[in-house]
Amino acid sequence: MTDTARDTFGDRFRDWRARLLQKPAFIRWATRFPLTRPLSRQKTRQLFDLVAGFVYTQIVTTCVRVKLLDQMADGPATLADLSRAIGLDEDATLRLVRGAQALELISPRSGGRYGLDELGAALLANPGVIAMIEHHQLLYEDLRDPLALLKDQKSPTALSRYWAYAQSGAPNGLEADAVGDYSALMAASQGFISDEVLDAYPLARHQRLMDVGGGEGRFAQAALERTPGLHATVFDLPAVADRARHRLGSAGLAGRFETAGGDFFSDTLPQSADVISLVRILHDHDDDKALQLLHQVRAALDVGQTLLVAEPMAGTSGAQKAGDAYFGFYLLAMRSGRPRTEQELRDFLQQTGFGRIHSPRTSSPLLTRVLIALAV
Ligand SMILES: CC(C)=CCC/C(C)=C/CC/C(C)=C/C=C/C(C)=C/C=C/C=C(C)/C=C/C=C(C)/C=C/C=C(C)/C=C/CC(C)(C)O
Ligand SMILES: C[S@@+](CC[C@H](N)C(=O)[O-])C[C@H]1O[C@@H](n2cnc3c(N)ncnc32)[C@H](O)[C@@H]1O
Repeated sequence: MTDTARDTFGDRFRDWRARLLQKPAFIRWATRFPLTRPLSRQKTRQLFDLVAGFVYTQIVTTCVRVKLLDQMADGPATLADLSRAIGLDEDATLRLVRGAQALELISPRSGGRYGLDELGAALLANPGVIAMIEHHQLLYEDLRDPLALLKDQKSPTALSRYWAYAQSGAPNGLEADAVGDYSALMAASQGFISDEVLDAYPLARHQRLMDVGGGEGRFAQAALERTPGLHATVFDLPAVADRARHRLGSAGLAGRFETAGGDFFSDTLPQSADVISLVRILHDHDDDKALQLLHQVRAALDVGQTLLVAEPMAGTSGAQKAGDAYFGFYLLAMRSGRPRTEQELRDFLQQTGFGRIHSPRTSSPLLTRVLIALAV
């Protein structure tokens, strides 16, 4: 607290409540008193989930590894069917099935069978989320000692090795095998990003898109497929731009796209687009680098042309766990960048020659939000 800070009424109320909730006698009373009991149970469940969340995640990970949910994609299955299909004995299968049922991934059906529940069906429908669950094994390794991550923000980690550009002094020279895994993961997970972004800001009024840091071109592909007459350039590191050329070429989009390989910090960006997108890019970089990239993007646009920024943001109402907790610690482990609030991004845009900023709503702000700005 600074010397000048003054407690507001809200501060005083929260501090009084925090003191009260630390008193065992109050907790004992509140868990028994009929009017406070439901709240006490809710807080107990909430705290239990915080304490045990990693166990739930490991159960989900096991379901994905043994493809438990896939066995129910076409309809319910018996325990014996499941046990045979996933290669675990019936006792072990039952333990996993009960865990999955408790997590609402699956639910019982008549005749001792099991089928998908809402969350299981949604998970199975999202290959990008399944890819993230498998990828999380690396993050799990790094988070074994989160305090060490906070204290030493330099030593290499599983994630800093995976995201080879995050620590490389010369990312331009990264070879195909250093960018392959992360590019495939990003392409798989565009499924839950591109529709969100393009629904929030359809590109129909634009002629030429340049997706900077566009990976292997999944976002550009989605934009081209839903926007007749649009042309797209994918700019990324040379080895990634090669992957984009192959993907977009084999998607039947020849003639509507080009790719450009380079380092977006040190190379001049092509000056060919009337809209530039930065999808899941700025949060990867520390403040000085993020500002440098925005200057580069501004130099590639004429006054009145458009910048689209799409990424999960800190401080997103109802999604603080995703922005501040998950991406905060994910990027800590990656050793580069941080999630920013909408206001911080707006300030960065204003400092780098952008104005008339607005934020069209996405349907799932937890997954991504969008800012649109014009070069001024
Ligand atoms: C039909 C009847 C009777 C009732 C239906 C009731 C009903 C309407 C139910 C709702 C069903 C429904 C529509 C569910 C939809 C669920 C969806 C769409 C779920 C989506 C979940 C998405 C998840 C969990 C996404 C997770 C994403 C993660 C973990 C992303 C990680 C990204 C990373 C690590 C990115 C890295 C890039 C870097 C390095 C930071 O730049
Ligand atoms: C997190 S991925 C996002 C990819 C894609 N926009 C998406 O959302 O799926 C970051 C991308 O930025 C690219 N990148 C990182 N540093 C770069 C640099 N210095 N120059 C060009 N591209 C770079 C990476 O190769 C990668 O494709």
